[in-house]
Amino acid sequence: MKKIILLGYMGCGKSTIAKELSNKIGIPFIDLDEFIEKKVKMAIKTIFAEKGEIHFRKVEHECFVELLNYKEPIIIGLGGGTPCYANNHELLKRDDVQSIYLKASIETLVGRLSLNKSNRPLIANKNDVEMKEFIATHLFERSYYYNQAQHTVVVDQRTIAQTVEDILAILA
Ligand SMILES: Nc1ncnc2c1ncn2[C@@H]1O[C@H](COP(=O)(O)OP(=O)(O)O)[C@@H](O)[C@H]1O
Ligand SMILES: O=C(O)C1=C[C@@H](OP(=O)(O)O)[C@@H](O)[C@H](O)C1
Ligand SMILES: [Mg+2]
Repeated sequence: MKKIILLGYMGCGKSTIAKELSNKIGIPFIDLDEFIEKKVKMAIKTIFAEKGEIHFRKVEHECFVELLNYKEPIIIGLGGGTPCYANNHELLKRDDVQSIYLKASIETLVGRLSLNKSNRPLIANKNDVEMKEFIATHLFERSYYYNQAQHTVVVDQRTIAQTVEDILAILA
């Protein structure tokens, strides 16, 4: 059984969908951000504030590789930036993984993130107008890396349950 990796921009639903998928198929789910927080014993926003983003990216890469080396099947929910640093995007193409890009439009992302930004240091201090501009540029820059995934699932106008079904169809 290959490891299942969910990736995509902040707010596309990686953590939410991975949890539901895990419940549905009985394969354990590990959220990379939570794994990092437990390992470093600091919240993501504190790591960014006290150690800086470059340090976070180094730890993020090490933790991603550690999870990929697990022997048992797992579902891994990445952070939004994970594929865009180190050689992480190359790791999405490995034979022993199934990587799935949860693709969301700018409108979907702004809608979800405006309700939910305080723990996301890259956008925590932006108002809705600034956030829309930031996401538009940032998503464009990151799309190259997200498109390295083996599969893409469009999540706009889909419920959590529908997206889980879309993923199951790909895995079948
Ligand atoms: N159809 C949907 N699919 C996934 N998430 C949704 C959906 N509708 C609303 N949400 C909300 O959007 C947010 C997605 O956040 P999260 O799962 O943390 O994303 P990520 O881990 O990709 O940053 C959650 O608050 C979730 O409840
Ligand atoms: O896009 C990013 O660079 C980040 C996304 C976050 O994860 P989510 O995508 O789960 O919010 C978290 O890893 C950190 O705040 C940086
Ligand atoms: Mg997440």
